[in-house]
Amino acid sequence: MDARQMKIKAAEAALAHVEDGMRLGIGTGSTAEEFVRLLAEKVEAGLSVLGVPTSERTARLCVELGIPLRSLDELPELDLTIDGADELDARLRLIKGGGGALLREKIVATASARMIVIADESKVVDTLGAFKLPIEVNLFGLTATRIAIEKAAARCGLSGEIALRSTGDGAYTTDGGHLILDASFGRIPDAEALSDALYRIPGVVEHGLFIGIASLAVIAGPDGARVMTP
Ligand SMILES: O=C[C@H](O)[C@H](O)[C@H](O)COP(=O)(O)O
Repeated sequence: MDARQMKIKAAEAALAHVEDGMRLGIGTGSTAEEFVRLLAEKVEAGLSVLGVPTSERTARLCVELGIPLRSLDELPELDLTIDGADELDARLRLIKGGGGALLREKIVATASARMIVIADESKVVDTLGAFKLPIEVNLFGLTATRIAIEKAAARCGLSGEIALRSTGDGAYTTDGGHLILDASFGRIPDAEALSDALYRIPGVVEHGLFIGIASLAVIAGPDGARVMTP
């Protein structure tokens, strides 16, 4: 089974949790897109759901495939969000935001009664942090915010390069019009402490540590899919 087939396997298993009439948060990224394609087939066959997309990119794919969408303001309470992750540990703490959608993803997942993570085995780690931590920041005071992040990380015993995400042509801008700093802190033994410290920095809009949000993960490996709970 190749990487794409594993993503499809995880998405298929998550689709079994989707029921008629649900208000669904729909994630972003290559794994979430496999879920969108499978969901669209169900919708075409008669399943009735309303989706709230976590990015413009996901919204475009849903529209293209005929999945009915609403804004989060129209549907502020959701039944279920299904989304990918860049890393997850045994307690279902996640790093997200590799695709830049972390802010909307966290808002949508938090507005949902349940969040199911779909991923392949390569995303499961003992300790979060091999993947660079995305931190969404306001453009104003970028350097001051970066310094504040360095100091906050140091208080948590962490250090490493903090790089402005670039498109090649310039700085990467999120759907919300913010920038992303990718922090190479390495292993993060106390994700809660780092999360709290980052939230105290005014220029930090959001960060990619999702703690206490996911309720279930469907992890696909070469031999099929398994379920993880916190
Ligand atoms: O911002 C992007 C999201 O957090 C994605 O869910 C995450 O990057 C995983 O993406 P993929 O399924 O493509 O590995």
